[in-house]
Amino acid sequence: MGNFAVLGAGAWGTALAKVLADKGNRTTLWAHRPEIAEHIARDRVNARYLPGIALPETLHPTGDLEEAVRGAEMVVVVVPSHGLRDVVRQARPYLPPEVLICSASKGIEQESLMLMSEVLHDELGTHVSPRLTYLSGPSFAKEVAVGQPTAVVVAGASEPETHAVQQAFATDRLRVYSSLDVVGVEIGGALKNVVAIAAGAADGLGFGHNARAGLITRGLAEIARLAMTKGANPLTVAGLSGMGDLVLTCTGELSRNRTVGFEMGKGRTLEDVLASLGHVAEGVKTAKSAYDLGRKLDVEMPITSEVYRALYEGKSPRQAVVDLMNRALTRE
Ligand SMILES: NC(=O)C1=CN([C@@H]2O[C@H](COP(=O)(O)OP(=O)(O)OC[C@H]3O[C@@H](n4cnc5c(N)ncnc54)[C@H](OP(=O)(O)O)[C@@H]3O)[C@@H](O)[C@H]2O)C=CC1
Ligand SMILES: O=C(CO)COP(=O)(O)O
Repeated sequence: MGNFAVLGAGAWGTALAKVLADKGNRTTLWAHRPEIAEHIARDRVNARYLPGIALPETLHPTGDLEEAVRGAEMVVVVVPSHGLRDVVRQARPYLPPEVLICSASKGIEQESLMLMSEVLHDELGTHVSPRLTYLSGPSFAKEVAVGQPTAVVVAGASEPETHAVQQAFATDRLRVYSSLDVVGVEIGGALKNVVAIAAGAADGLGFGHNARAGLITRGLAEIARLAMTKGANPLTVAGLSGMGDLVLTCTGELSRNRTVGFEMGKGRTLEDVLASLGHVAEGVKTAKSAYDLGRKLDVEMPITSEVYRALYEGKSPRQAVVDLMNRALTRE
């Protein structure tokens, strides 16, 4: 059995820690707030972020980062993308030399416009590259936690390490594919959250299935353009991390990003929606990063641009749709 650490006791970190712990692995779950770790240790449930899910005795909560990573064979980082750099920097002195690192966060850092892989290289050095992997794909934490069948993908630059992480997570309910296209998997996972906000807004405005299908498909087109420009294989984003996750989050009511768009489409302000959400909606920050990255790399990203304007410039979602529909006609 393995000795694993999961950094981040939100919904997804708790669900992934449960997957590993249910397989009999000693799994330490680090919580950003020590009181959350104390509560999980006492009640064997994470009532704040993953209510109603009993957590096994093999899962050890802690608020101490050094204790979490000391002796771990694999460290899974599942904090919101804006917190990943700081958490990794704090954990760095205690990371065992040969440890495998898996990021399950979906986002692009706002100031640097770096993918999580670029942030990890920046903080840990390029020599760790073969030991870095990225888990993504259509996977609501709640469904994974209760054992609903789910398929995800783990990407890494080195096949043996990627296969080790694939094996570590795989169960008869969680099917894990592998990929060598890190950038494609990361961009698919980050950008689908922005398109989910747009799809939610379309639903909130009262539009139909046609609008949603159009947004998913044209959203995928701009995700593919950005992925290709960053060196990825465009077919990667037609897979689980990309099309798969677009379908899930643009249609699934459990999606926090879709909820943000939906509520804004109904007329609520972003501040009001975020105040009541209770979880991170990565698409809000990623809309700005992706908008800036698209402009920097000269990639046309009309849906992302309209989501950015609705979130950051106060544009009404209805006007954003009007402007998307009235763009110059073009080839598919
Ligand atoms: N939920 C899901 O279904 C899935 C989520 N993901 C991705 O996983 C990542 C985490 O999401 P999820 O677990 O759902 O998030 P949640 O909103 O459920 O929980 C967020 C967690 O991160 C902590 N946190 C907040 N800010 C920071 C920070 N600056 N540094 C460190 N920790 C911080 C929170 O702690 P505190 O209580 O102190 O605020 C909390 O423990 C995201 O990138 C998300 O896109 C990916 C697939 C599925
Ligand atoms: O990434 C997710 C599922 O794959 C979760 O999406 P939300 O953050 O929109 O809930």
